[in-house]
Amino acid sequence: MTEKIRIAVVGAGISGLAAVKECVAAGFEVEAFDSRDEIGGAWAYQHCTPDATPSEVWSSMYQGTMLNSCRDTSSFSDFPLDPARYSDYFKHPLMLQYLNEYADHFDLRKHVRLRTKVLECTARGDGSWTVRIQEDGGRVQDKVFNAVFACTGHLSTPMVPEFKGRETFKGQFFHSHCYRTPGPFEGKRVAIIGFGSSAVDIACEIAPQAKELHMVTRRGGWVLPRYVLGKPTEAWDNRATQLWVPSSLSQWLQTKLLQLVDIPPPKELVPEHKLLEQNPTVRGDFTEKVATGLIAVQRASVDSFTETGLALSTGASLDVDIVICATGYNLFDIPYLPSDLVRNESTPQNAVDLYKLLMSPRYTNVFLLGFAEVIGPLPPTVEAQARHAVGILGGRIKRPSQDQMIRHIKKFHEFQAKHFVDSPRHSIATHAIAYNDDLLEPLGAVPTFGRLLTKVFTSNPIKAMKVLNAVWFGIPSSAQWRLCGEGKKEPLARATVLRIAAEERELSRSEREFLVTTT
Ligand SMILES: NC(=O)C1=CN([C@@H]2O[C@H](COP(=O)(O)OP(=O)(O)OC[C@H]3O[C@@H](n4cnc5c(N)ncnc54)[C@H](OP(=O)(O)O)[C@@H]3O)[C@@H](O)[C@H]2O)C=CC1
Ligand SMILES: CCCCCC(C)=O
Repeated sequence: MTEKIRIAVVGAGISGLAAVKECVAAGFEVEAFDSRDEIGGAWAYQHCTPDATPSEVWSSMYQGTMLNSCRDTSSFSDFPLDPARYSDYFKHPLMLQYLNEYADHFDLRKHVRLRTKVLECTARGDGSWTVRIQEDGGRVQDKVFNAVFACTGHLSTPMVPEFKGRETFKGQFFHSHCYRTPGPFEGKRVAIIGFGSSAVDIACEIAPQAKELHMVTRRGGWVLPRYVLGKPTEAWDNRATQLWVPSSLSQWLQTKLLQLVDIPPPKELVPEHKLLEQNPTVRGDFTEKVATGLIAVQRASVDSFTETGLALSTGASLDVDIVICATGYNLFDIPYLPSDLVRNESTPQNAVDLYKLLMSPRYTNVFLLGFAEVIGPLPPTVEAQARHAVGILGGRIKRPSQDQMIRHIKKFHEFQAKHFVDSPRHSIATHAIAYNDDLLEPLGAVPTFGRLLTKVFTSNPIKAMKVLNAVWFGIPSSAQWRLCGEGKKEPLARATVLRIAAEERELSRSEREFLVTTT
């Protein structure tokens, strides 16, 4: 009898749960470890105050966090979000609820060891790994696994730039990682450094109560609303526009559309880069708050801190009581993995040394899940990563040679240089549909035009045409990656794709029936 493949999964958030589920489905033996006492990872809200010690804060979720991607794109591919219970976009406690429902539906909890921290993973030379774990801060134990899935995300270690004179500032200074509610900022003069989703969200939350709210951005950027012409914004960026239309043309058209429906941003915000050359920032009320003067924007770098605030590269100075540093995270800090796994001395700046953002060419059988900034939601992407990794371990996908990986990585760096702003936060950036397709094509699981068209001639043609239309021209729902190939769940996926296209307000009867029978 052949021995089962044994997998260690580190983390039980979105990526970890998807990994456990795919490993179990492939017949692997899997043990997941999470240092917290509940599943959900970053989505399990943790209360803290701005003066908390950042290393003791594991979730950056603030009370007002709302999904940036919409319900119909953000579910796992075989576990649809019910419109009757989840609105188009929803707040973080519902995402945690969904993850719990996912864990229960696929019976994942029995594979997860909570309150168990992974201290170190060491390659054993034969492709297997020793995983050192610690239970409840006590007993330390070494366990051997055939492979490690690292699923701890990239939002744990706040990145605080070294600002000149920061120690001289007499006011309050903290990183957005420790922001939770707007209350403490009432009547205060606040400056926020950075222009990502955290900065823009926090600015919109604080601005109505603050005495002054300044944003300092060195590059400006695009801010998308959640809805465009009555539809979730992602409906305007479908499979056809992402794969068929040259990105320069689709982004030009999307920019025109945005300009048509939104208030024009002030010149301080207009960036040099195109709409989707940055990780999207989503906030519908931002431009209005800028236009009505609730938020003031400075296009500048921070030259230095002063006793009373900030001296900017434009020569202007800001006197404030509080500075919030919303400058993102150190993406490369994964303390339990070898320090040269993600990058080494020869890796170009603002890039990673990972094949398909998933595997190292220098370490075998370690897979990084959720280590991608896709223009789109994370759940379908981590699932595709898990399916690819499982495919490699199970022998269904040919393992690439080290040379092949290195060549692929080099090409990927060229792709990133062409399509994304050159900055640390874009070192793991990629395009969602093309990336997911690339991972799933070896399993035959990409809903290509040809595959879906074939169904028109081999099954109910009207239904098949509707599916084809929904997948290629409708909102890019995740069920599309369960229509074909290895791991397909066609009846459920078809029902989900059609229900979403019909904009039904609850799961269809077929979906509910298929969900009872599929795990
Ligand atoms: N609602 C949601 O779903 C939310 C999702 N998120 C996600 O969390 C992740 C982290 O987001 P966020 O915390 O905003 O971090 P990001 O890394 O996305 O953004 C960091 C910002 O700080 C700027 N910055 C970095 N270094 C400096 C510096 N030295 N001086 C000035 N500016 C600097 C960056 O500018 P530059 O571009 O020039 O490097 C960028 O504007 C993202 O994936 C985001 O999508 C965050 C909040 C809400
Ligand atoms: C205006 C349409 C832009 C769409 C871009 C995304 C990612 O949703």
